[in-house]
Amino acid sequence: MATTNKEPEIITDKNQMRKWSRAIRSQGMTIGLVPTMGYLHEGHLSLINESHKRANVTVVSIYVNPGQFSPSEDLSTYPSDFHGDLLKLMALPGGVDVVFHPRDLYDYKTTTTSSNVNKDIIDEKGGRVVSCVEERGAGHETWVRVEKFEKGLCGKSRPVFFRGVATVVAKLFNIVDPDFAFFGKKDYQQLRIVQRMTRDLDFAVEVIGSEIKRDSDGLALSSRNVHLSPEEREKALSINRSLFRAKSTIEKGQVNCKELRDSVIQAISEAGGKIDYAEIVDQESLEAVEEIKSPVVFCIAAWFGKVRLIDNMEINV
Ligand SMILES: Nc1ncnc2c1ncn2[C@@H]1O[C@H](COP(=O)(O)OP(=O)(O)OP(=O)(O)O)[C@@H](O)[C@H]1O
Ligand SMILES: CC(C)(CO)[C@@H](O)C(=O)[O-]
Ligand code: BAL
Repeated sequence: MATTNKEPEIITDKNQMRKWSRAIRSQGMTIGLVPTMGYLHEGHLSLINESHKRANVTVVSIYVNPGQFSPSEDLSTYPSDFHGDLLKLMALPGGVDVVFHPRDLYDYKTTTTSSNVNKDIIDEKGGRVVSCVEERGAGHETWVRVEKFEKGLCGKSRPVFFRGVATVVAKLFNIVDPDFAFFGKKDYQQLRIVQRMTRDLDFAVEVIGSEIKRDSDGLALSSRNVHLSPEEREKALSINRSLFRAKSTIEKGQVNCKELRDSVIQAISEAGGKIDYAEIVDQESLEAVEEIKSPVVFCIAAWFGKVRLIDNMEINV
């Protein structure tokens, strides 16, 4: 277990990463992996702390995955600050052992290119959708899809998103070969998708979900928060406030999901947010429920200006 502040080893090459993992494993040590897209905040650091509790060594990956962005999304403006991330990791008690920072996980060092447009992915308007990987013609053709879980919630407005997440997480699992992997519950659907993929494809990895970290005013920490103006940030508080209100209404006996959703949609819209979805779903199956009888999660995605935020609240009745 890491105990002192230390400078992590930075590995950019996947073969070197694999070599490092094999050497660690041959010494009988366990590996915890925290996959991130960088621009680290306390939410990420809490996942690292969870890894310290369980694993002998911790690897943080920092990689903004083009496979989960469609060309119309915010890949080019996704915030990054690799140097700042390293400073945060070094200031963290226990630090991390390795930062895996690959340049391009879809570069196979071949000259083969292909226009492998995946014709299966159709967006809500009936248009064909590709990710930034296919747009670059990188020749990558293999995608992991968790078919039911990827459809609802974020999958509706981001049709290539979960296919890209499942694929890059599978790649990271194959390269890093961790015993444990840590994901935040802020990205609830993502967590369930990774857990299902891990089960279905027999990865020998224990996938652990970690609680949502919030700012002192309740806003869920997110790298994209940096793009909010102060006014937009204030408006965005309507998300967490309405979720907390819904939770207490449910605890007082409200079970009707339509009424709960309507009131949250109204509060966020009145604050100036544009709702993408507000759904109450079963915690395990992610299927929408009409009446609350078992553990649910209330999931929200909404736009404030150009920033799309997500948040959710588990409600255990
Ligand atoms: N507030 C948070 N609390 C706990 N975990 C979090 C939080 N925010 C992100 N994570 C987790 O950190 C991991 C890496 O997420 P990522 O790097 O995409 O950061 P992010 O803040 O979610 O970015 P964004 O929301 O802008 O996409 C994911 O497992 C994610 O769920
Ligand atoms: C899991 C992940 C690192 C895959 O790119 C990303 O979706 C994220 O940061 O949540
Ligand atoms: N944390 C989710 C990564 C994304 O929005 O692409």
